[in-house]
Parts: sequence; structure tokens; C-alpha cells
Amino acid sequence: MPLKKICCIGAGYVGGPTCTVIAQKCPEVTITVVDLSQERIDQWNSDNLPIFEPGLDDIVKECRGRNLFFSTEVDKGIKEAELIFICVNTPTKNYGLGKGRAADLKYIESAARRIAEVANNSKIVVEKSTVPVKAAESITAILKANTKPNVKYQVLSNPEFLAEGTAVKDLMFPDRVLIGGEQTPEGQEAIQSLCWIYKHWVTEERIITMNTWSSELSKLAANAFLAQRISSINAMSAICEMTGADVNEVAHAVGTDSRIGNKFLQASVGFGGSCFQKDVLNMVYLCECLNLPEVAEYWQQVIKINEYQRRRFADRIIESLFNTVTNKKIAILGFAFKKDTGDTRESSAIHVGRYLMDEGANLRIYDPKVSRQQITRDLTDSEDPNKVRDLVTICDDPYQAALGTHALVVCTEWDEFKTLEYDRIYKSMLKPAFVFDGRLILDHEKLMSLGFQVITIGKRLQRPNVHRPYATAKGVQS
Ligand SMILES: NC(=O)C1=CN([C@@H]2O[C@H](COP(=O)(O)OP(=O)(O)OC[C@H]3O[C@@H](n4cnc5c(N)ncnc54)[C@H](O)[C@@H]3O)[C@@H](O)[C@H]2O)C=CC1
Ligand SMILES: O=C(O)[C@H]1O[C@H](OP(=O)(O)OP(=O)(O)OC[C@H]2O[C@@H](n3ccc(=O)[nH]c3=O)[C@H](O)[C@@H]2O)[C@H](O)[C@@H](O)[C@@H]1O
Repeated sequence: MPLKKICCIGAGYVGGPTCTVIAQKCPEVTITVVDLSQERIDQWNSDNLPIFEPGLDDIVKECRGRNLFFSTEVDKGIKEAELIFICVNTPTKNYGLGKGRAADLKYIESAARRIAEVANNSKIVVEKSTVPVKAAESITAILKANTKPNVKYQVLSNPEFLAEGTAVKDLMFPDRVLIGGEQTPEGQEAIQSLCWIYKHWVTEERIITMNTWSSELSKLAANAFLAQRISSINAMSAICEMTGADVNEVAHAVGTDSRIGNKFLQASVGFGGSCFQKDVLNMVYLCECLNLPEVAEYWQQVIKINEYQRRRFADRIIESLFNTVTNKKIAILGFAFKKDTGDTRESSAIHVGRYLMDEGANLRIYDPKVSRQQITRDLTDSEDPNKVRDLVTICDDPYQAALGTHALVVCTEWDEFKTLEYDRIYKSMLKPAFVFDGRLILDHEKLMSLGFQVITIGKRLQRPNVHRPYATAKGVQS
């Protein structure tokens, strides 16, 4: 049951932090995280880790070179390990059958084929990546079809629930660890081996075991439920803006019902991140394949509302700025998909930025953790490569970003945005100076008292003589 050597294929947002925490909690186990990307591995072996996660640097320093190793020697890592985590990316397919909805399993498959090719003793293979139901069956089929004599495999599903920005905390104190496996003696033995790892720091009642398919579906279901809550509160925010209700008050009232709970009810410019959209689309595709069109449509609506929310927010900016943003300077505060991460995958800031650029706005962008290169890559229009050069300035601080602009747009809820010197910012902006708070994090009363015109999500902030073409155009009294 006790394991000595583990390999993790994929040194990304999941593989890196997960194995770092396992290495810290299981000092008697050696863990090698392997990746095809030399650049990523070099970064993991440097003082500049490839991802920003609060608390991660210290643990990496503690374990690296002791029982935690980062390497590009994929085959060696596989050969030596008794248990292999597959933590490769599973993006939405952008070609062929299921394009735009199905998960692309090519990285999973190539990892499985590599294992089958080089393994010369038995392995437990753990699917940690988020995958469609029955992916473990495909991995098993690939492994078994290529099995060498005396090599046996057990494939487990052990989905990861960490959120970026809180990865270390989530890994140290998980709500639950989920392990799915075959309901056979060999399957149960493999499950117990993986349980042995987690039991180093997770109490037994938080380790849930079940059959493989339930485990795979539970991960998709959890993300779909979370995304659905955000779309539900964002749908409410649209009603609030039209009626005078306040979405924070509604969220509070709804969330105090203990059956509903108060988490994930923060209205916003829309959810981003590499997983919610991908996993809900994956669920939609699964339902379509299972000939469940009504169920597919139900989950598709979660994505539709998210797209609607981003578009609606951008439209409010344009309408409030007297129906045109052409040649206007707009400061974007925050580019990451949420605070405390440098990740921009599917960030709503990208979508809002692109909508405004399509209208000819000049963007001045500031984010404390996202690199210039990343912002440039995210906003580059392949059909018009000069657009970013002409319309985007990336700034080193929020004051520089705000200088000479018509409006500030908060896209990420970074704590530092709450305590900026807004009187100084107001003075440096063109008048009327607008603030669009896409995260409901600012002190709106204070901003209005400084002279700002403030527009936010899910709430109408009234001031006499405030220009509100958005509200009046929709027939609402201001
Ligand atoms: N990012 C997150 O917060 C979470 C992600 N997940 C899931 O975990 C999986 C991984 O996600 P991330 O870590 O964000 O992806 P990522 O893109 O950051 O990392 C994946 C890594 O796998 C490497 N890779 C791909 N194929 C390989 C191969 N055949 N051999 C060796 N290395 C290979 C890539 O070079 C890359 O560095 C996805 O399925 C995702 O849905 C689950 C929970 C949280
Ligand atoms: O499978 C995954 O990848 C992970 O996806 C999410 O984690 P993550 O995307 O890192 O971050 P979240 O905190 O869930 O936020 C996602 C997006 O929703 C937004 N959000 C979140 C909560 C909320 O109330 N309102 C809201 O708009 C965030 O700003 C962010 O853009 C889940 O929370 C994790 O449990 C899961 O493991």
C-alpha cells in the first residue's frame, strides 16, 4: 500500500501545486513532475515559478531537490513511478467533431500512450485532469491494448477541485477528496493506495470513494453548479438594474437561506477562467451525445447568460459615454480572470477589452500580476495585428493607466483597487469622469462624492443630472 515514487505528467496550474503539497505532506515519497515544455520546467526549477499562487513559493523551496523534482524526462519519470498522475490540459476542441464544445483529449491520449510505451512494471494511473465521463475507460483501453507481459494497470479518477488564487489553501484543507475506481478487488486496492497518500493530511471522512463514472461526472457537475450560481445571480443583476433593486441585497437575502448558502453569489462582469466555460460546454456536448437535448439546452443557458453579461457591461460603458467610445481613452483595471492569479484564460477583461476595441476605444490597461506579453497576446486580433499596437497601452500602475482617460473600468476584483487615491485619479481624468465597477468592490458613495459618475452591476446609482441613456433607452425612469 505505501508508495515510494510518484510521477505527475503536466506541470501546470494543477500538477505543480498539487504535487508540491503532496511532497510537503508525504516526505517519504519522491515526486517527479514532468512536462514536455522545457520553459515551464526551467521556471519550476527557478526562483520565478511559472504561476503565481499565494504561499506556493515557500513550499516549493522547502521540498524542491529533497523529494520534489521538476523534469522534462517524461519516460524516466514514468518508468520509475508506481503511481502516475495525469494532469495535462483538456481544452475545448477547436476543430473537427464536437468543435467548440467537446473536450480535446489528445493530450490525455498521448500521455496514456507514452505510459503504455515505456512502462515495464505495473502502474496505478490517476486521471486528475477534468475529463468527460468514461475517459478512464478510454485510457484503460489504450493501456490494455499495448500492455507488455507482467505489466498491469489500474486507472483511477481523482478530479481536482482547487481554485486558482487559493490553490495552496484548497489543497491543504480540501472540502473533499474524490477517488473513483473499478469495483473489483484490484480497483479497491488501487483506491486504497491513493487514499494512503491523502490520509497524510486529510481526515478519512473527507475522502470519498465511488465508481469511476460517478467521480468523473461529479467533477463536471460541481463546476456546472458553481457556474450556474454565478449566471443565476448575474441574471438577477440585469433585473436589479431595471427595477431599482440592489443585487448585493438580493444575494444577501437569498444566501442567508441555509439551504441555498451565501457562497458564489457575487454578481460580476461574468465568470472567466480556464474551466467553467470549458466544463459546462463539455457537459452540453455529453448531453447532446446522449440524446438529451433538453438537458443540453439547460446547461447551455449558463454560458449564454455569461456572454450576455459581458456584452451588457460593455454596452453600458459605450452608452454611458454618450454612445461612442471611438478615440476615447478608457482605463481597464485588472486583466486576470480573478484576483490573486496572473491567469487570464477566458478572462472577462479580454472580452470587454475586445468589444471596446471594436468600437475604436484606446485602452490603458493595468494588472498587478499579468505580464505585458500576455495582455498583448490576449488582445491580438489575428485579422488585424496592428490593432493592439494602435489601441492598447499597458501601464505599470493604476494612476498611469487612469491619466487623461474618460473612464475607469474595473474588470478584476484586486484588493488594491479598493484603496487607490481616487481623488488624485479623479483630478487626472477628463470630465465627466466615469467609473464602471464590474466587480462591485468600490465605495460608490465616496466616488460619487468626489464627482465621479459611477455605474455598476446590479444596482442603479442615482444622482441628479447623471447622464443615463442606458436606463432611459430601456424605458426606466431615472
Ligand atoms: N486550472 C485550474 O485551476 C484547474 C484545472 N483543472 C483541470 O486540470 C487539468 C490541467 O489544467 P491546468 O493545470 O490548468 O493546465 P495547464 O495548461 O496549466 O498545464 C498542463 C500541462 O500539461 C503539459 N502537457 C500536455 N501534454 C503533455 C504530455 N503528453 N506530456 C507531458 N506534459 C504534457 C503542458 O505542457 C502543460 O504544461 C485540466 O483538465 C483542467 O480542467 C482542475 C481543477 C482546477
Ligand atoms: O475546475 C477548475 O478549474 C476549478 O474551477 C473553479 O476555480 P477557478 O476557475 O480557479 O476560480 P473561481 O473562484 O471558481 O472563479 C471562477 C470565475 O468566477 C468568477 N466568480 C466567482 C464567484 C462569484 O460569486 N462570482 C464570480 O463572478 C470569478 O471572478 C472567476 O472569474 C472552481 O471554483 C474550482 O473548484 C475548480 O477546481
